[in-house]
Amino acid sequence: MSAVLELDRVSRVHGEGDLQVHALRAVSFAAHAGELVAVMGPSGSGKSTLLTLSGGLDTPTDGAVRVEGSDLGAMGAKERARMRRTSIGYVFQDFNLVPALTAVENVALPLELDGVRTRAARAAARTALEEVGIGELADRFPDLMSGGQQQRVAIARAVVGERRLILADEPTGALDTESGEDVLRLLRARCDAGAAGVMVTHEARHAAWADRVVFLRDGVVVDDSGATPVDALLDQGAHR
Ligand SMILES: Nc1ncnc2c1ncn2[C@@H]1O[C@H](COP(=O)(O)OP(=O)(O)OP(=O)(O)O)[C@@H](O)[C@H]1O
Repeated sequence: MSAVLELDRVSRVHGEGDLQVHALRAVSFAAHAGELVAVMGPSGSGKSTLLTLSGGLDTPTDGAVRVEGSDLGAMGAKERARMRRTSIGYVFQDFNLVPALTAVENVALPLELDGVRTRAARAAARTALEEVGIGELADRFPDLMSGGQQQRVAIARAVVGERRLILADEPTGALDTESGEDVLRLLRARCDAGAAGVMVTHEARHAAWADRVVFLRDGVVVDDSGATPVDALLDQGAHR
């Protein structure tokens, strides 16, 4: 298995002097093609920081983040932005769709920003929307869709153009149980199709969709192997 995402002793310190916060301390872990990794931990443990660093939205104070073998820190801003558009899909808790654009326009946006011609970008976006089961809503604006439908649009946008790394920050947070399960099923399917996924979640039953769980506490990976199999997590729960 090849690592799509690698964090090599990554640290992130916010602020200076007495106000310093160590959001992550020398965290190492990898996500491989075909794998969905759940990240769990208490509030403030560094989960969102891990995700934003993995997506090149923030840069580490120390250590390296590699996506498909390329060190994000060694890239210029333009190159990193391009990497984000072509290789990395980000799914946010609150969807982050552009309200003035229809579903298909939202999904096509990263491709068009990357120079793909409008017609080809829209065609790829329609296919992505069909894959997530809402092809018939392609021309609808986000505010006329349910939360679950909007999150499907966000997932289509995250995976369009064959992106290999999908990062999801509590992607089911704003959804009812059924829509949340649908979203997890979609993420799982994309990973089964060859993407690597990293998903922050608070809920063990959502983590059960992952292949393994990385636990963070105070910016440190608690299980040093970073490889707690989900079954073991559930077994422990069963014995409680
Ligand atoms: N821009 C920032 N400036 C200062 N401190 C920050 C900043 N971003 C995060 N932190 C701090 O870094 C630590 C880790 O934050 P992070 O948001 O990664 O945690 P989290 O596990 O995602 O928390 P939650 O579950 O509440 O979202 C926290 O102590 C937080 O207050």
